[in-house]
Parts: sequence; structure tokens; C-alpha cells
Amino acid sequence: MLTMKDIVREGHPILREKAQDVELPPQQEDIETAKKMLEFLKNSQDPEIAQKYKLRPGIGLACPQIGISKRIIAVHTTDEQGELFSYALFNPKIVSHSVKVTYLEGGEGCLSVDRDVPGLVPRYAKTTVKGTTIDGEQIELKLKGMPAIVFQHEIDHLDGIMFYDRINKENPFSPPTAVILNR
Ligand SMILES: CNC(=O)c1cccc(C)c1Nc1nc(N2CCN(c3ccccc3Cl)CC2)nc(N2CSC[C@H]2C(=O)NC)n1
Ligand code: NI
Repeated sequence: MLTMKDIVREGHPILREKAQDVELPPQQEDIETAKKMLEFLKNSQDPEIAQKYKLRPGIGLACPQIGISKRIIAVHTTDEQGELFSYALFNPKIVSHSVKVTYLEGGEGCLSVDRDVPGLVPRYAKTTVKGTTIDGEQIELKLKGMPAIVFQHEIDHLDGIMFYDRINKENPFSPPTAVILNR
């Protein structure tokens, strides 16, 4: 099972690389990796297991964070309706998104960042994500709320982007609003 020693921390160059597409249909090795990432998130949210193995709780993880530069992400969270959202996706891609932006009022945390980075992180309020599941099927997810935010955070990791890259440097707490570009 993955533990915190397998999590790469900021400063490691792999977190700033553009990760490679996974060959489809997914090979056994990549399927194993995706399953271990999802298992880590579930374990990290289980009080006993998290305490026993000193896991920091997370709802999202990207493959570069475990030292493998491949386009694989895992998300395990619940949405506003309390519906479980649990996915491991190969080659995830945001295919469309709202103009509206949103953000987590508490800011964002990251398993690869062992410090609090204050500030609001602008995210699209709604996104449509396409990707391939562990079973090899192509799916399209219409996301909003926390799932939408987590998928954006994890897909950013695949492009070497950290959440704090998106915080307004001048005023980290100015509520991000969609800038309507005038023609
Ligand atoms: C600095 N301020 C903050 O972190 C922050 C501060 C307040 C509120 C929020 C909402 C914040 N923000 C934030 N909180 C989370 N968690 C809330 C607690 N939870 C959790 C904790 C315990 C058991 C089970 C679980 Cl489930 C784990 C997940 N997760 C993320 N992110 C950003 S997208 C990827 C995701 C991630 O997994 N990060 C490790 N951001
Ligand atoms: Ni992260």
C-alpha cells in the first residue's frame, strides 16, 4: 500500500514536468498504479488506517505525486448531495467548462505541499472531464462543486501546475471573478 513516504514533496522536479499520456487500452502496470492511488485516498480517509500509517487525508492524487510522470489521477470524495465520487482516470482532459469561477473558502491543500499556502485558488465552477477508466472505457463526467475543484487540482499536477501558482500574488484573498474579456 502507498504511504506518505511514497508521496513526492514540492521541490522535486517531477512535480513541474508535463506527464506522459498512458497507452490505451491500459496495461496491467498502469491499472495497478491507478488502483493503489485510489486505495491511498480511501485509506487516508479511514481514521484507524490513517492513524496507524500516519496518512494525511486527501480527496485527490495525481500520478507524478508518487514519482511516476504519467497522466493518471484518482479522486475519492463526496459531492454536495453526499453522493460518493470515486474515480481513477487515465488521460483525463477538461473538454469544456463554465465561464463562472469558484474557489474553496479555506484555500487548497496538497499532499505534496507540507505547508499552509494561504489564498483563494480560482477554479471553473463547472467542468466536463473526459478520460478512460480502469476498465478501459471512455467516460465523460459533468462536474460541479468539490469534485470539479479536485479534478482541476489533479489535472493541473499532470501539467506541472501547483495550486499556489493560481493564487493572486498581489491580493491572495481577492475573490476571483471571471474576467469577461471585452472584444
Ligand atoms: C489550506 N487550506 C485547506 O486545505 C482547507 C482548509 C479548510 C477547508 C478546506 C476545504 C481546505 N482545502 C482543502 N481541504 C481538503 N481536504 C479537506 C479535509 N479532508 C479530510 C480531512 C480529514 C478526514 C477526511 C478528509 Cl476527506 C481532506 C481533503 N482538500 C483540499 N484539496 C484541494 S483539491 C485536492 C484536495 C486534497 O486532497 N488536498 C490534500 N483542499
Ligand atoms: Ni495536489
